[in-house]
Amino acid sequence: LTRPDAAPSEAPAFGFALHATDGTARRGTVTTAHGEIRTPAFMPVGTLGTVKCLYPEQVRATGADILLGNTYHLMLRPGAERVAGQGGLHRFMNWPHPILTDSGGFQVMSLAKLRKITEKGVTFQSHVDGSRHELTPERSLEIQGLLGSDIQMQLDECVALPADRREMERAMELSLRWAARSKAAFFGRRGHGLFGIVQGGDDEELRARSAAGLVEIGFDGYALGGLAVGEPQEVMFRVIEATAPALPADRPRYLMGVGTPQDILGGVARGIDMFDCVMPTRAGRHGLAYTRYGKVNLRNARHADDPRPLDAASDCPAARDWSRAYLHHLVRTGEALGAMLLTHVNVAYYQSLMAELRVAIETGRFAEVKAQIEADWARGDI
Ligand SMILES: CNc1nc2cc3nc(NC)[nH]c3cc2c(=O)[nH]1
Repeated sequence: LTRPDAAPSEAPAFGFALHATDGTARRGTVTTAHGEIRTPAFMPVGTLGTVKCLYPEQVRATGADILLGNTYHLMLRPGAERVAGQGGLHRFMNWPHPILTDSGGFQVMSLAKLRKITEKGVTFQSHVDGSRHELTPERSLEIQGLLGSDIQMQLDECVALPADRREMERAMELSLRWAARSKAAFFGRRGHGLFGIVQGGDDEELRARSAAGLVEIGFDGYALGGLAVGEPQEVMFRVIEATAPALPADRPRYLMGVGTPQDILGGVARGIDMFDCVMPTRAGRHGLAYTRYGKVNLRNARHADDPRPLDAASDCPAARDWSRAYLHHLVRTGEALGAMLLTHVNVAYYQSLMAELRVAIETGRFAEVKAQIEADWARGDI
């Protein structure tokens, strides 16, 4: 198979430019073969090659510059070689903008059966049909290359917290060895980047060793893994504060799997550039709306006769052009349009939050914008 969707030779080189800082908050741009990513950025999750319930153009219209695809899911269905045969994931899902794919390890541990981790990689049984598979640092990158993603992640091992130090140390050191193998195996087509993943649990010394090891190998960007795995928010923030300064300022920093709007605001304040989370899309399918004034559970009977839209000032039609009474009706009856509209509301809200933070950093008003956002959340939806 020729490499699908091999970026044309004139594709821009992968890069990151820092435009402004405000305290430890950063405003930048990541350049990839499929376009630019304005940071701080939120990546909607498109697990099986779709951001569930939304058309790609709707996702784009919310302001999203990049989507996330899951290697574990796509390697099982429809298969990496099949996606490559269709011209790669961008063509397959009709999303011509940047795509980041994860490396599969995290989802193997959370979804697959009979997982076995060895020095070589991880073997597992598919949660779909029980078929046996192996992921190694090399095979994970081969799959991500077949999918044609612009940003590829190393294979790593994430431990759930709390964990004892020996376990965190073992997984961090294995992940570092896999980082070196990933770097050696990465065929960096022009405009495509490889990110290393910092591990080390909630132990600052292990985190520092992991970050230093990755920087020595050298990556196009650095992710903070091993967080949003059940630890309290203050533990996550403490780990970010200990880790971010150990990473090069001229490379993107990606906090994996995060998070609530509050987590993201705190992450941006501490120097994180990229985020991904299933929350806005998953919550939308369960009747939960994210708005400027906090969460609104449209299953709640208090909305049954409320003619107001979720947010009359929103530029997202789903938040502006339908009543809460109607949304409540759709959610209660399980109508597909309910999931579609609330997913749209939530993805649009997350993107509007990122846009507001990008402007705040550019204009040196991050602290006051952060305070205003937090005050609006505290006011609650009335
Ligand atoms: C692909 N590797 C990788 N993915 C992750 C995804 C996550 N998603 C969450 N919370 C939803 N934490 C995560 C940690 C990792 C992690 O440590 N490594």
